[in-house]
Amino acid sequence: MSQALIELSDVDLAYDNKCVLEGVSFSLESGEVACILGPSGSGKTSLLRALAGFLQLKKGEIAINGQCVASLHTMVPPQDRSLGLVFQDFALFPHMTVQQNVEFGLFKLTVNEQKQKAQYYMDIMGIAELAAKYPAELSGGQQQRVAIARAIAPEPDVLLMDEAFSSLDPTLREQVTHDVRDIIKRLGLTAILVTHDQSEAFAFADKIAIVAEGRLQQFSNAYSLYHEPQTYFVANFVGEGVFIQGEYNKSEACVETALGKLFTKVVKTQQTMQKRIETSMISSQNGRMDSEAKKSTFDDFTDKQIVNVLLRPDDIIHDDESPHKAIIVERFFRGAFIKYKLQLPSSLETIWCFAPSHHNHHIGETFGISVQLDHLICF
Ligand SMILES: Nc1ncnc2c1ncn2[C@@H]1O[C@H](COP(=O)(O)OP(=O)(O)OP(=O)(O)O)[C@@H](O)[C@H]1O
Repeated sequence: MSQALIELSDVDLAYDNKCVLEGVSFSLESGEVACILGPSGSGKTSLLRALAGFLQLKKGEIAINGQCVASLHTMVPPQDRSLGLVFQDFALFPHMTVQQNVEFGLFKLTVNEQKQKAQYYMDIMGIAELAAKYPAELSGGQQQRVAIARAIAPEPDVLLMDEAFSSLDPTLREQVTHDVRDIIKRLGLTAILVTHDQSEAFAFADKIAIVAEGRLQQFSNAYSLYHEPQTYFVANFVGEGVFIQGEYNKSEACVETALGKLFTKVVKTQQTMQKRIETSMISSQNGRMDSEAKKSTFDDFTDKQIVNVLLRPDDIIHDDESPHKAIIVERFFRGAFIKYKLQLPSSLETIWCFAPSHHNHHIGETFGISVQLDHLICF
C-alpha cells in the first residue's frame, strides 16, 4: 500500500481555547487533489493554516511525507514543510515583474537555473509572454496564474490554496479551475484547495473534506458525498434536496411516506446516531419488493419509528400515469429543464423535481410524479 503524503490524525484546532475543529483525520496520497469545503466560519482556513504551519495544533498530529510537522509540541515552520501557498488575493509582489515573482522562491539555485526554471513554469502556466509585466498590469486570471507559477516553481511536495479562484468572475473561474487542475495533474502535484463553493470542489477535487459544526463530516469523492452522505449535515449541504417524513413499518420491512411505501435494505455505516437506509427498489406504486430487500435486516430501526427520507430533484420524475399527484408551487426555467417545487397534497410537504423543458406546466397545476432512485438515504 502506498504511503500517505499528507496525514492528519485526530487533529483539534482552537483559538484561545475556543475549539474550532475536533478530531479531524484524513490522508492524501501523492498526486491526489483535495478540497476543504464547508460553510463560512466552519474552520476551513484554520485547517489550511495548521497544514501550512501558521496555527499550532491543540491535539493530534500532521505528517507530511511521513514526518511529523505539527502536534501540540511540534511546529515545523512553513518554509521547512515543502509547501507552495496560493492565497485568495494572490499576494504577488507589486514591485517585481512576473518573472521576478516566479523566481522568488528559487534563491537557492544559480541565476541561470532560476531563469530556466521560471521560464519552464511560466510556459506551463501560459504566462511566458507576460514575463516583463508588473502585477498591476495583469487581469485577475493572469495574476492567479502567476501566483500558482510562483508557488509551484520551487517544486514543493504540497500545494495549498485558499479560495484561490474566488476573486475571478464566474465564467473565467470555471475555465481557470479546470486548467489549473489539469496542470496540477500533469505535474503530479498533491494539492489542497479551500473553497466554500461546492461546484468548484466537485470540478477540482479527487476527494473533498466537508467541515461543519466543529468536525470533519465526511471525507470522500463527490459521488459518495452526493449519493452516500454519512451525516444529516452532508445530505442537506451537498447538492439539492429535501427531507420528507416516513414511518418505518417493521412487518412489511419498508418506510411509508406520502409517496408510498419505500422498500429498503439497511446499510451499516460508521454513524451511530444517524441511520442510513439504502433501497434496492422503490415500489411505491405496485408494492413489489426485490429479493435483496427481503434479505435485509432493520436492526437500527424500531417499528413505527419516524425517519427523514432524503429526496433529490432528480429522484422525482414527472409521470402522469402515477397515482401520486403534487401541486406546482414554484417553477424555475433553466433552459434544458425546469425545476419545479411541488407540494404533496396528503402531507403538505414540499419536494423538488427536475423535468425536461418541454414538460411546461404552471404554478397551481397538479401533475403525477413517481420516485425513481436506486438508493435512498434516511436519518
Ligand atoms: N485569529 C483568530 N482568532 C480567533 N478566532 C479566529 C481567528 N481566525 C478565525 N477564528 C474563528 O475561527 C472560526 C473558523 O474560522 P475560519 O476562518 O477557519 O473559517 P472558514 O471556514 O475559513 O470561514 P470563511 O469561509 O468565512 O473564510 C470562526 O469562528 C472564526 O471567527
